[in-house]
Amino acid sequence: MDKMLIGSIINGEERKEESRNSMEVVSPYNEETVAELKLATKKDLDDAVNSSFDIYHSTMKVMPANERADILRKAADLLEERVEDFATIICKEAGKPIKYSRGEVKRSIQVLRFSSELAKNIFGEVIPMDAAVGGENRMGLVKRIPLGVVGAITPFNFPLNLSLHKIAPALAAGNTIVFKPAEKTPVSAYMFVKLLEEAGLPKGVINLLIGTGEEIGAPLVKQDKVHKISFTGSLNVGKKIRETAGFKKVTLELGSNSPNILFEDADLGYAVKELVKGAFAFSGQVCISAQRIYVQRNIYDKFLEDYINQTNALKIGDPLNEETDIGPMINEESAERAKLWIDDAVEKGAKVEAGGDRKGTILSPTIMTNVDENMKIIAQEVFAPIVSVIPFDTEDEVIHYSNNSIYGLQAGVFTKDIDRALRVADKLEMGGVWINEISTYRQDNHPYGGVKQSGIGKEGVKYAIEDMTEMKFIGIKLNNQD
Ligand SMILES: NC(=O)c1ccc[n+]([C@@H]2O[C@H](COP(=O)([O-])OP(=O)(O)OC[C@H]3O[C@@H](n4cnc5c(N)ncnc54)[C@H](O)[C@@H]3O)[C@@H](O)[C@H]2O)c1
Ligand SMILES: O=C[C@H](O)CS(=O)(=O)O
Repeated sequence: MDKMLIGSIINGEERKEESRNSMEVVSPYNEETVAELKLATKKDLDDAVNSSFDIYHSTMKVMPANERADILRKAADLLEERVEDFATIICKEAGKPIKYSRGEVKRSIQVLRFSSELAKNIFGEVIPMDAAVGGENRMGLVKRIPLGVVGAITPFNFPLNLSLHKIAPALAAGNTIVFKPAEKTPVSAYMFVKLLEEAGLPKGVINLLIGTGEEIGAPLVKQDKVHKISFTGSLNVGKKIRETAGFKKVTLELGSNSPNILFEDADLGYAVKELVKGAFAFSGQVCISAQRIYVQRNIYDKFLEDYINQTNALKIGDPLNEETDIGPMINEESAERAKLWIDDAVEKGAKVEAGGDRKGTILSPTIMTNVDENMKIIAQEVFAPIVSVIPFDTEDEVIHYSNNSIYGLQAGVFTKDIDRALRVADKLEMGGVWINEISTYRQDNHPYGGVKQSGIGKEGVKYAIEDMTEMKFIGIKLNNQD
């Protein structure tokens, strides 16, 4: 395959001179070089921020909503024509099986369409002033205005869709963007920035910086002309961003160790099938992956037997193969770290029921039992194809186990008893709870974001737009009243 050469794009110009420092994007499956990156410098960062700041004032702040909507719609149409190109590149750069890569591109198209529609529906309100003493003959308007420059920093695991969850609402709301994708998987993001220009986005509305978190991400967070940082990634980096962002608005979409709860009346066949996907899709490198499965004791043995059988039937191999369910993890270091966590749990008394082997970047889908809350595979985010199956007796007990975590992003609850389902959903300390659906399911238009150390703020197009606008109050005293 011809290697792509990629640089930062600032004010429409790509910066990829030979003299720059470089990095390679390598397929985690076969080490084939996917792209050579020419890295951004401190000057590029300053230029990108200044460009986004100036273009906000000259262009984006005054661009009518219908024009913003047209650009987003055109981008969706172009992306729809190129699903295979984008899916193939995600598959190569991230090692994500092609069927899941295609799914990511299709969701990205929806994110653009939702954003296009909502760009024309950003409403303020009129406040009745006569409700307060002395308010007569006055009127209050609340307008929603863009923030200015949004700094978007994104992770490797959904390199296109999670970038679009920031870029598309930011544009819908009338902001400009400085965008730093993950250095492990920046190729689909780069292709998308180019596509936006084809869709009619003026130069400099989005400036792309290709670089590492330390060299470009961290200083971007400190830039005074950036008004908001929208970050998706790990808890450790999220904490640093929170500490260094100063007065900027910050959205943090971080990790989790999502619980899924099966009560005795759950549809077992359905739950087994869905939870195999829920734990192992993209090798568990999904922030809402099913990491802990709590099963009521009288259906535990049956669940475990079926779950092991279906997990062992998953096809492991080349992510470009249509049949592949499990490809590589993002790199060998991640697979090795995950394997060490399995070994650590086994030393503490856990049992491996399926998988547990590592070959290079591929960790076989692993089911653990006999686990406890002090093991890393329970207490921390595994972000790997490792799931623990744990028996429980009572509703109170399983709510306690589920909530006993620093995280709280999404959970799944399986039962036919709607009263119980809603009662449990209310008691779970989570940003979102699905009933009769796996924790791993997300649609792109519902509010999405965690409580506790899973994050701050919400995405999901409408909610991201809210977070990417400011309320501005304008009061009027009317003098022509009787
Ligand atoms: N809640 C969500 O919506 C969500 C979605 C996807 C992934 N995640 C989380 O992301 C993590 C996996 O992704 P990752 O490994 O790419 O995460 P990561 O935190 O290592 O990197 C994410 C981004 O932050 C940048 N970065 C690194 N250090 C930085 C710093 N000091 N300042 C600013 N930016 C910096 C990286 O270059 C990258 O672009 C997991 O923890 C997962 O749960 C959360
Ligand atoms: O990795 C976590 C993501 O939020 C999953 S999804 O892209 O939103 O489905």
